Amino acid sequence: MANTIEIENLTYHKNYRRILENINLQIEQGKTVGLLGENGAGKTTLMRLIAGVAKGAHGTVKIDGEDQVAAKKAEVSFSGQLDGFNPSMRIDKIIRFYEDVYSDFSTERYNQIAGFLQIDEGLRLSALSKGMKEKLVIGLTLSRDTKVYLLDEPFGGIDSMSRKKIIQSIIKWKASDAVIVVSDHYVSEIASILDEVVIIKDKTIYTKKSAEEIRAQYAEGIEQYYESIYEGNDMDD
Ligand SMILES: Nc1ncnc2c1ncn2[C@@H]1O[C@H](COP(=O)(O)OP(=O)(O)OP(=O)(O)O)[C@@H](O)[C@H]1O
Repeated sequence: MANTIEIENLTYHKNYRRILENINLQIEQGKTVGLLGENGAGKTTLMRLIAGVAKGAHGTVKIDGEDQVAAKKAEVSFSGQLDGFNPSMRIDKIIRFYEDVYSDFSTERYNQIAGFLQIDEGLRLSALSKGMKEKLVIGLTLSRDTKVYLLDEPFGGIDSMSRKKIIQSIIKWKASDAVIVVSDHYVSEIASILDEVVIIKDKTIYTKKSAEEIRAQYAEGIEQYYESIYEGNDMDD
């Protein structure tokens, strides 16, 4: 199967600090990947580099064989893109903005997801609760037609029913050949939908393993594996 994401020898500094070092990572077409790591590990930075939002790194990030920024922007739908919106903006205006800027944005798909997640379009961004905002981010991100979807900590501070709904929407609206990368610092929410687990530690990719392999090796699954790495009891060591 072809690699949709190919990262080679990627190193990134910010304000003279090394944030990520010598990242090498290949993600095959169609995979759902958990990008795990503690606070400050570099998950958001890696997603920004994959999406072509952060610049100035050494090394290459290719999406479907292309390493031009324009190709990345066209083929990567990144949840962090909502960060730039003015809080006083109404949701319906943000949706119009997505329709104008992204030719691959499907209003029909957005309406389906918004109905499923019960997103209210009449409100301003600043009036949304944390959970409502996460749902909006998911709706907008999944409504583009791209090869890669990057969801940066989509479960931050939201209730368990909403988490379940978000996971259902990821399963329901993921195209079979698309790659989805979901980042988090803990894993219990998303473990069941993952094909692969990538862990960032000490500024680099500490490990990449198939979820199946982890489940075969660890009785309590991905959560136990992840914790063992941070506690230093990885069975591979
Ligand atoms: N604009 C910036 N300037 C300087 N340092 C930065 C900047 N953005 C991020 N960093 C640093 O880069 C490192 C990685 O941050 P990043 O946000 O990518 O981590 P993360 O794994 O997403 O963390 P979290 O789980 O807390 O969201 C951190 O040490 C952070 O302090």
